[in-house]
Amino acid sequence: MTAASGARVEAPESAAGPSDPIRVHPVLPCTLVLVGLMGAGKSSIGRRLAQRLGVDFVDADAEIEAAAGRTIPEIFQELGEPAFRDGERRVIRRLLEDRTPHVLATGGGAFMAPDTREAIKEKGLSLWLKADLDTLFERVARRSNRPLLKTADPKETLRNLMAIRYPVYAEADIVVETRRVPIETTVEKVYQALVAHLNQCHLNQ
Ligand SMILES: Nc1ncnc2c1ncn2[C@@H]1O[C@H](COP(=O)(O)OP(=O)(O)OP(=O)(O)O)[C@@H](O)[C@H]1O
Ligand SMILES: O=C(O)C1=C[C@@H](O)[C@@H](O)[C@H](O)C1
Ligand SMILES: [Mg+2]
Repeated sequence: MTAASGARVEAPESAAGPSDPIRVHPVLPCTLVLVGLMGAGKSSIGRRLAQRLGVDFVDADAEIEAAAGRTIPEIFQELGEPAFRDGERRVIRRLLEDRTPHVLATGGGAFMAPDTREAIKEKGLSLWLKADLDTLFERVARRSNRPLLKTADPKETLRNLMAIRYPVYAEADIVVETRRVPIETTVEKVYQALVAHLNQCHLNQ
């Protein structure tokens, strides 16, 4: 989506004095949609970024779980991956159409579905959190809630997914490389990339 930029100036909560900080943050012209592989940080970065921008955070995976009344592993096991993908497509379209601009963390496979990708391009601003294989593997190894990685060699599975998905994730409007650094460092990097992008749109108008 073509973005118009603006800045919201927030007065401090207490009575403003000469030394009170004035916080200025960009106004999201549309929903910021985070894409990327499992472990890229869409959920953990997205939540913190939304707080910083003063907008809602929505996690598509959590919305699908709530709608299905099941966890993602249960959906995959009991209903199958096609049913999960169908729910994912519907949930993301609904969020893009019905909710005011917010930060939306998608599941790792969402941007791979052509119609979801089209909807995101039309109604949102997409940002790919790009990470290398070792960083991703280190992060996903901490939890076992990702059905696609329940394979004999999850690192090889991730490598294969990277080969298939990275050329598609590269269609995102903004790309931010994330490495093994503290989460807040990545949040700052994403925030700065977003501001630069919105300023660029503004200059091009
Ligand atoms: N710099 C960093 N950026 C992002 N995540 C980090 C960073 N450092 C550590 N982490 C950790 O890596 C994990 C990232 O997982 P997260 O669930 O946010 O990824 P995701 O992209 O939402 O994955 P999924 O597609 O499976 O939902 C979290 O446990 C987070 O605490
Ligand atoms: O990369 C994927 O296809 C997935 C990522 C997760 O966020 C979940 O959406 C689910 O486990 C599938
Ligand atoms: Mg997530």
